[in-house]
Amino acid sequence: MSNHSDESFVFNTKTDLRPDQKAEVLIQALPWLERFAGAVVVIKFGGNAMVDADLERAFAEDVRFFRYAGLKPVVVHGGGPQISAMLERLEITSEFRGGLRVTTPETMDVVRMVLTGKVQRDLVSRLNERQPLAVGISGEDGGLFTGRKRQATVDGELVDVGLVGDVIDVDPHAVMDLLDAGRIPVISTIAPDVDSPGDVLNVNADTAAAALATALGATKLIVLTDVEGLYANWPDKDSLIRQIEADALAEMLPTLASGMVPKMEACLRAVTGGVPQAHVIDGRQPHSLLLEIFTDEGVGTMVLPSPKEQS
Ligand SMILES: Nc1ncnc2c1ncn2[C@@H]1O[C@H](COP(=O)(O)OP(=O)(O)O)[C@@H](O)[C@H]1O
Ligand SMILES: CC(=O)N[C@@H](CCC(=O)OP(=O)(O)O)C(=O)O
Repeated sequence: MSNHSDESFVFNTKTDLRPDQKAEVLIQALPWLERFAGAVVVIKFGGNAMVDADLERAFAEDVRFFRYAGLKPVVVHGGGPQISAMLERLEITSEFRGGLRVTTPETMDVVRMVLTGKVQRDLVSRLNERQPLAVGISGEDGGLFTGRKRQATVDGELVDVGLVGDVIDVDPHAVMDLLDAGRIPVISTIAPDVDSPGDVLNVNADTAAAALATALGATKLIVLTDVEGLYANWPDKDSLIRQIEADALAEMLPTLASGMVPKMEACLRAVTGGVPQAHVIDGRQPHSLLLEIFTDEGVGTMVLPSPKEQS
């Protein structure tokens, strides 16, 4: 941490802070460094933060910071906007139903190419700018995910959305091997279809991140998005929820609009599956990840298990 001539160093030494204030900022991180040493943290990266180069750079710095601070970050990436852009370029029409992309075999080819061939590659390169720590894998690699076709819920009715899956099983060994080797795994959410060998399914990245966090026994799931967190009365900006327990969230889920549904379902699934904390934070704010882990205030919305699950 002594390379003060390095301009991309995460703490900008050219700020107006006095030395005692700089020391205060650094020392505030100590209890969190002690608490999270060795902790597996699953981070879902997607939304607006992913299509802005500066935000992506700040995200990569935070993840590398975690790694050097002794945490074990695992990145699960989305890429909905990038998939939509490629489908448009190829003049393939695509629609969402109940928050899930209707996925034909032709669309599935594009989803797989964009997620594992473009979005994951870009993220791995960004994370590896200084040290070759990141390794990209897909849910297809090493038996990581097993998927099964699922339907979407629209107006209370179940509807077919094609080759869209849910993760029904996770074999985390490939990810654990990478973590044991000091690597940063970067995961695309494609899953082999258990009922149709050779075929693959398109899995929503929030959903897959929750399944992986549970299987890894992660200390935290952190989902980055393009709002500050969960609002009780969206879009009333005064109604941001700082902390919510699983039971209250389960009650609130049916009232949420589509974008937030997979995210909050993912948080609920993680905390009821044994992950002690799940967070939805603002990916538009540079270094929001760092602030969530290493400051006393935290950011965004924190989801906790209900008391009965904690005991
Ligand atoms: N209760 C709510 N609290 C916060 N955001 C909400 C809520 N209900 C709906 N939303 C919408 O959900 C969006 C986030 O979902 P989405 O666009 O799918 O995110 P991402 O691209 O990060 O995966 C927000 O931008 C907001 O428009
Ligand atoms: C089934 C389904 O909808 N899959 C998503 C997978 C990518 C994703 O989840 O990306 P974001 O996290 O950026 O939204 C899709 O095709 O867009």
